[in-house]
Amino acid sequence: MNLPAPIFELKNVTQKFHQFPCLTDINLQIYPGERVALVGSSGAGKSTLISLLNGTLQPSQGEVWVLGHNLARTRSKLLRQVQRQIGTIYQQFHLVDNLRVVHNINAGNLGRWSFLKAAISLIHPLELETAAKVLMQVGIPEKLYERTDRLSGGQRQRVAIARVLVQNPAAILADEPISSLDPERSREIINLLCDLSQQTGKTLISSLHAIEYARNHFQRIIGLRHGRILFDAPAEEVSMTMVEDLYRIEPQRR
Ligand SMILES: Nc1ncnc2c1ncn2[C@@H]1O[C@H](COP(=O)(O)OP(=O)(O)OP(=O)(O)O)[C@@H](O)[C@H]1O
Repeated sequence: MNLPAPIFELKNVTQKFHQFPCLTDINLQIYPGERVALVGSSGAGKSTLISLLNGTLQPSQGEVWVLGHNLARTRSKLLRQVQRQIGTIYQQFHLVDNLRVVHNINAGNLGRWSFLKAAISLIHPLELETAAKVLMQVGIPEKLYERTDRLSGGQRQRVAIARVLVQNPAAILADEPISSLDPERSREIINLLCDLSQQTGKTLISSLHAIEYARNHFQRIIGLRHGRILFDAPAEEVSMTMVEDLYRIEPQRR
């Protein structure tokens, strides 16, 4: 069977910060519609990998290909179009707290709206039907005109997801999307992201600290340890021994 072209491809990618290697020799391909969890200890390189995938970071060595384009060799106009196909959700939501929900959702349109349209929309919100539809998809339709700072953490993360949905990207990257939520809200948000990915066929890549969510909700798990891929396997093949190896603490050298 022929596989489709990968949506993301990393070829021999190394990322250093001040000469210190944070990711080393990463090779991976991620295909359309896959649900991939990135797991590993704090500092393993998960957020850095997400920044490379959405093009906010250029690798020190190697190549990052997105939707068939080598990001380092893509001209700025086309690069923006490629980046618009990637929506990113963050642990801290990255919303403007003193704006109403509708404005935060419409921020997902900024890549394709003119400056004038964006400015008008701040006074009279535009494309209301789309904003209301995505808010319905994330389960809080009644919050369209609520001020964002009056929402709970779980509701804010839903708004951040709605903002990505209006962008209508081919892939959603989520950088520890549940780290600041309680267990029940965490479960709801992971369910929501995975359901949306399944229903729309969008690729979902999420870094996670909670291994049980990775095993229960994702098809594929990539384990990062000290900036290297320790394993890259279907979720059902990831054993407890592999997980223990991933999080093992090295004894201190004397
Ligand atoms: N901009 C930066 N400048 C310098 N060092 C950085 C930078 N970004 C990340 N690092 C370093 O790279 C390593 C990996 O960081 P990264 O945030 O990718 O890890 P992580 O697996 O996402 O960790 P966590 O689970 O705690 O968020 C860490 O040692 C971190 O200090």
